[in-house]
Amino acid sequence: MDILTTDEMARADQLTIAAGTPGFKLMRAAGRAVADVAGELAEEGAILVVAGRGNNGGDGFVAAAELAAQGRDVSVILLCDRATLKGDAALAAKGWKGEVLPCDPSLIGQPALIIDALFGAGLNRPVKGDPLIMIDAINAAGVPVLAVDLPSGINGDSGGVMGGAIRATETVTFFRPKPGHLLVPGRVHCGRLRVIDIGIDEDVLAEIRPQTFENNPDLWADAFPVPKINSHKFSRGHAVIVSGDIASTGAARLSARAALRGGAGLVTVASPRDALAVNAAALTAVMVRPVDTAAEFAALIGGKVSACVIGPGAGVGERTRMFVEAILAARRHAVLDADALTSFADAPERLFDLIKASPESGVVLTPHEGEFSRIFSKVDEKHPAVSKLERVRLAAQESGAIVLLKGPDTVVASPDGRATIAANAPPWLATAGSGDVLAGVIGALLAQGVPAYEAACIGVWMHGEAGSEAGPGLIAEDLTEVLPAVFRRLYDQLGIQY
Ligand SMILES: NC(=O)C1=CN([C@@H]2O[C@H](COP(=O)(O)OP(=O)(O)OC[C@H]3O[C@@H](n4cnc5c(N)ncnc54)[C@H](OP(=O)(O)O)[C@@H]3O)[C@@H](O)[C@H]2O)[C@@H](O)CC1
Ligand SMILES: Nc1ncnc2c1ncn2[C@@H]1O[C@H](COP(=O)(O)OP(=O)(O)O)[C@@H](O)[C@H]1O
Ligand SMILES: [K+]
Repeated sequence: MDILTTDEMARADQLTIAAGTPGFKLMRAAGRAVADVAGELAEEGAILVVAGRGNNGGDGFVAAAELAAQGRDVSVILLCDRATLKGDAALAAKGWKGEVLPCDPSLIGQPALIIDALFGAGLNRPVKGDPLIMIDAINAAGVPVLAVDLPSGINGDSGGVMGGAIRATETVTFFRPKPGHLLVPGRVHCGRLRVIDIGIDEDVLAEIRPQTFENNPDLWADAFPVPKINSHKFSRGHAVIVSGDIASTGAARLSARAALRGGAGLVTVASPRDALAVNAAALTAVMVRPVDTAAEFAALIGGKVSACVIGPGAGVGERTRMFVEAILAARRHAVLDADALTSFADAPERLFDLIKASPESGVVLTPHEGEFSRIFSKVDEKHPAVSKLERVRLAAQESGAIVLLKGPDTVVASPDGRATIAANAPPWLATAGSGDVLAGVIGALLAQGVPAYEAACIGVWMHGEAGSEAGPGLIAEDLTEVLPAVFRRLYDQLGIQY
């Protein structure tokens, strides 16, 4: 699904209004949708609407009038003087025939539901003073809260908390989600998210050309690799995974097994000789080759190898740097993870120059936050206040690679500006070795010829689904073992016969 920034959403509103739908009609549809959801959340009891002075408050007034017309016990607290309301919000307030209570937290009481209509997309600075006191009091009331468009205090573009923010039970937004609905902590503050149609025509999207998307199968179904009846292991690609020294071989094995489960026809672990016995004893369908020097490694990947994964347990230093350089010189598709990234912390430009020198090879960088700040310190220095989404976009431009920044809201961005946010990862995915599995799955997709951006997105989505499939208590090993179940569900969803 497309994700619209607050500016893009405002543009969607403007285009719809310019095409003949009055803004107030949109507000009425929004407010009525809020009233419907409020009726579901609180089938009986009092409902309190807390309204701000903009159009978010306008939506709140429409919902209040609608609920009162249905015979519900409704009251309204307004943050400002009613006479100062303007435009559609003033019109909406006219439709509310009841009393308007002043901004006094002691008036909140214990309603069955609070509708939070203080601030939405128009929040433009940190909340303080009366609105902050109100937000804190709503959070402290301990009753369900339905947020209109955004939990008040959440930045719609970054998902950040601006001074303080409502913790909603549920959030109703309109037309399309915003980045702040999916990025943490915004996603946590939203509670359950509902996206409701208020009469904005989908045609506006052709003009807006959104570049941000929720990471789900609709987006990449066409690129998803399905083995053909005449496929053989060589046609499904050969992935090489680089193992670290004898004390840290497990990470590469996790990646390798994930690459095989992810659909690579062949997977080889390139192992230092002193770790060969350990690797060989622990692997079966995955092959092992002795590789100590850069020349040996170049010879291995110079053959029929379609993708390489380097980083998990690889060790930080010259050997890893040389192997990365060999991969990029050979123009192999690559996942550069963990130690492969940290090995370039002192000279990231060297890595980025090599990546840019072979634009036809798909390179995916998969840092977690720590690794990201090591190799993209310049992005963070130059743009200290941007969202996770924009940081990853800038990093992709800076490096020339597909960049995937991990976390509960994993972002994948391409140098061409496209980006996805994933919202399907359960918290128990945060366990040792989980990222190694992700690197392996992406390596498998690259090996099968999936373009790097799509490979990264598919890998992230499948990894999140595997986390849900394995459930609480999972360890990284479980993720590879539940991948067949994830494939089956995806095949069913995409209507692929098997
Ligand atoms: N046709 C449409 O467009 C539709 C829009 N819809 C609805 O409109 C909402 C957007 O409305 P909006 O643009 O009026 O902004 P809103 O979020 O109500 O904020 C109000 C004002 O508060 C102020 N302010 C900002 N930060 C502040 C702070 N920290 N502390 C104190 N004050 C602060 C700031 O004004 P300022 O003080 O800067 O002059 C700001 O303008 C959107 O979320 C959706 O619910 C739907 O009805 C569908 C159709
Ligand atoms: N709170 C969270 N919710 C969901 N997924 C998470 C969360 N924290 C981390 N993850 C995911 O867990 C994985 C951890 O990877 P990583 O940090 O590389 O660990 P490791 O190096 O141990 O494999 C990543 O895919 C990341 O997106
Ligand atoms: K709100």
